[in-house]
Amino acid sequence: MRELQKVIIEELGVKPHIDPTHEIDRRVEFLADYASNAGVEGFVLGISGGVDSTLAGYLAQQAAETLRNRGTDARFHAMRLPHGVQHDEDDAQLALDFISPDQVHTFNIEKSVTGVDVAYREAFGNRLADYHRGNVKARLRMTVQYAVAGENNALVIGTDHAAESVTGFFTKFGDGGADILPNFTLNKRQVRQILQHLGVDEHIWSKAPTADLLDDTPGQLDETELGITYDEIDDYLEGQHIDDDAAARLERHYLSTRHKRTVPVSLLDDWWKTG
Ligand SMILES: Nc1ncnc2c1ncn2[C@@H]1O[C@H](COP(=O)(O)OP(=O)(O)OC[C@H]2O[C@@H]([n+]3cccc(C(=O)O)c3)[C@H](O)[C@@H]2O)[C@@H](O)[C@H]1O
Ligand SMILES: Nc1ncnc2c1ncn2[C@@H]1O[C@H](COP(=O)(O)OP(=O)(O)OP(=O)(O)O)[C@@H](O)[C@H]1O
Ligand SMILES: [Mg+2]
Repeated sequence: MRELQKVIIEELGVKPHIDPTHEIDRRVEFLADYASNAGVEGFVLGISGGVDSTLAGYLAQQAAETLRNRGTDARFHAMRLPHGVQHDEDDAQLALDFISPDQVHTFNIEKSVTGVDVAYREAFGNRLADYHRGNVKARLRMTVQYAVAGENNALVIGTDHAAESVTGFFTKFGDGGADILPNFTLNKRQVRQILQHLGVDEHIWSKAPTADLLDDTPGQLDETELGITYDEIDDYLEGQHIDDDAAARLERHYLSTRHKRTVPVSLLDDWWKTG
C-alpha cells in the first residue's frame, strides 16, 4: 500500500468491509447520545435527492425517534432547498418518502442567490462566475439550515463521508459547515450498501453523485469535475491498489484541500508546512 494511502485510511477511519446493521445502529446511537448531551431537541438537514442526504436523513429520523422513546421531545426537520425548480425534484420526493421525516420545510434559495448576484454586480460591476455562484448556493443553504436550527434548538447535520472528505469536494463552510457528521468513515459504495440494505428504491441508491451547483451545467457529475471515479476512490480507501495516475491525482486533491479538514489556520499551526 502507498505510504500516504495508509495515513489517509487511518485519518478517515475507513474499514474495507462493513456490517450495515451495525453501522446503522452505532450512527443512530451517536446522533441520539450527542444530542442528549448537548441538550438539543433535534436535527436539521437538507434533502437533495442524492445518496448522502438520503442516508443521513434516515439516520436523523431514527435518532429523533430514539430520543422521543427516551422522553426527549426531539424532531427531525428535513429541508428542501431548491434553487428555482430542481431538475431531479422527483428524486428528492422519493428520498423524503423513504425517510418519512417529522417535518419537511421548503425554502427556495433562488431569491437569496439573486440578491447576492444583484449586490455583487453593484459592488464590482461584473457578474459573479457560475462556479463561485455555485458555492454561494451551498453557503446560503448552510445559512438557512442554521437559521432553522437556531429557531428549533437543533443541530445541523452534515453529509460528509470518507470518499468526499478525501478529495475536499465540498464547499468550505457551505455543505462543509455543519455540527455533526453521521456518514463519516464510510466510502461511497458503503453509503450505497447501507441504503440498499434498508430497501431504498434502486433509483436512489444507485444514483450518480452530483453537487448540482452550476446553472450552466445542471446535474454535472462529481466524477467529471474530479477526473477520478468513486470506484477508484473507494478502492483506494479500502487499501486496494489503483492505477498510479489515479492514485496520484487523488493524493493531489487530498493535499490541496487539507485546509478544508481543519479549523482555520493560525500562528499556532504548522500542518501546512508539509506535503
Ligand atoms: N491553502 C489554503 N488555506 C486556507 N484556505 C484556503 C486555501 N486554499 C483555498 N482556501 C480558501 O478556500 C476557498 C476555496 O474553497 P471553496 O470555497 O470550498 O471552493 P472550491 O474548492 O473551489 O469549490 C468547491 C468544490 O467542491 C464542489 N462541491 C461543492 C459543493 C458540494 C459538493 C458535493 O459534491 O458535495 C461539491 C464544487 O463543485 C467545487 O469543485 C478559497 O476561496 C479560499 O478562501
Ligand atoms: N437542492 C438541495 N436541497 C436540499 N439540500 C441540498 C440540496 N443540494 C444540496 N443539498 C445539501 O448539500 C449536501 C451536499 O450535497 P452532495 O451532493 O454532496 O450530497 P447528496 O446530494 O446528498 O449526495 P450525492 O453526493 O450522491 O449527490 C446534501 O447532502 C444536502 O444536505
Ligand atoms: Mg448531490
